[in-house]
Amino acid sequence: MTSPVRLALLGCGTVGSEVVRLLHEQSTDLTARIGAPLEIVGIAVRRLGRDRGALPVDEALFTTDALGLIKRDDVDVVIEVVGGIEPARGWLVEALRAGKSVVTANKALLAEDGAALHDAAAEGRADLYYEASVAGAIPLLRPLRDSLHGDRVNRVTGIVNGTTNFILSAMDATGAGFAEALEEATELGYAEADPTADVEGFDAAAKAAILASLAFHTRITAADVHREGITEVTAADVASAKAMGCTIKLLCIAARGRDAAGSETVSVRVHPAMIPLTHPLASVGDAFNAVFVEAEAAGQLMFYGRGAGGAPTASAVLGDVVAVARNRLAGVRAASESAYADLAVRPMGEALTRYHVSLDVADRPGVLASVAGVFARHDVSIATVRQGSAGGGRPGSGDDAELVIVTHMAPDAALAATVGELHGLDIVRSVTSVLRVEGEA
Ligand SMILES: NC(=O)C1=CN([C@@H]2O[C@H](COP(=O)(O)OP(=O)(O)OC[C@H]3O[C@@H](n4cnc5c(N)ncnc54)[C@H](OP(=O)(O)O)[C@@H]3O)[C@@H](O)[C@H]2O)C=CC1
Ligand SMILES: N[C@@H](CC=O)C(=O)O
Repeated sequence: MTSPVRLALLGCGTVGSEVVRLLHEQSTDLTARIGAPLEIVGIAVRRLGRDRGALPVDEALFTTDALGLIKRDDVDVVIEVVGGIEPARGWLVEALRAGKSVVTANKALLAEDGAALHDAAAEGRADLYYEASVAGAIPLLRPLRDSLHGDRVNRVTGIVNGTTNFILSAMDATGAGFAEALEEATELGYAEADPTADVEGFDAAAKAAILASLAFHTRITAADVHREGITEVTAADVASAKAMGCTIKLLCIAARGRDAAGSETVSVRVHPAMIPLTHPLASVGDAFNAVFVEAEAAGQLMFYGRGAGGAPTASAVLGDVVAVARNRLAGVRAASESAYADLAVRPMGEALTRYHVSLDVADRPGVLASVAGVFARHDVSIATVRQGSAGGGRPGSGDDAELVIVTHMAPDAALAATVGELHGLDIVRSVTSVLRVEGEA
């Protein structure tokens, strides 16, 4: 019998405990697939003696000394499902430099300082796999890294955060406000006790950085990603989107472009956007994720599935464990990622989109002309205007009216300047919302 591939598991929470369960349940099949058994030799956690359900593992394997575990001679593969930047970065750099294969789900670390991990992997000639870091169970990173390697990816558009997709889908289905939908997401266990990373877009921005780096063979960090969350999306925005035949999604968009000198650039952004119901991402509901990839020769590809949760994420972790275990037995490591392109990041101000702008204005003659004049001054062309009564006032009386303006494509900076000037107009009582509109209606 071939000697076992020995695993150190760092973290035994939502994902880690499912990794333990799957390793146990699938052990016979995994051994047959790899050609050697997998053996957990230690599990690092923050607190010992915590109730972890009926985990099929010896209690004596648990330790709070993660670094000590990593350094042991009998560890071949380190699986990191703890999360956060430190101490995870130090652990993984140590493991990779020592030639140990690493499998991680840590998107925050990869997006903040993936370069440190890749450099350590090259130094130690070790494997670094991280399929679970983006879109949970969905096989996405390896298709980008391997299957699409002969093609040129031009754009990636995705819904990569399950919690926010659940919230926006609930707002769309029931007309609920953001706070109410967040409460439901928390009750169902989708949102964490502190949902900031999800609802403010940090989680999606980290995933966008990882996707853009792989798709365009360049190094993008979370700091390069323009980020907006969904906390400002209102029930009125959702209703307005419906009236336009659209729905609102938190999108991650990474695209190639060119600067004024003709040099290739990349733009990466995460923000809520209205998309037409005919768009492939519009029907992605609940806590599901989906990523739409546009490549030169392959055309349009769509990846869909469960992007969060213990078991789906553990499935992706296990897939990576099998790959690195096979590599070790064959005495090879995966080819290094090709981050040769060094593309400049295009400023958000140059991003071109359409906009949906809602205004609460005084309902009196000339208001439309004044508002339209502001858009014209900033070279933002108006596509449609809809006027309704905001407070039940009499038309033409000077009471409040609601104006909803949808623009043609315009640069983000021009729209920001337009909104800035609208705020200062005395007939504009408030700019109630500004949302981007993506995809052709
Ligand atoms: N949950 C999900 O749906 C998904 C998660 N991920 C990523 O997977 C990783 C893990 O997430 P998740 O399982 O949800 O997180 P949890 O918070 O459920 O689990 C974290 C685990 O790490 C342990 N831990 C924390 N700090 C330390 C430390 N200093 N030393 C040793 N162990 C420590 C905790 O120990 P203790 O049990 O003692 O508290 C716990 O077992 C993260 O990077 C996350 O972003 C990726 C995709 C989806
Ligand atoms: N909090 C994340 C979990 C997976 O990455 C989400 O909601 O998608």
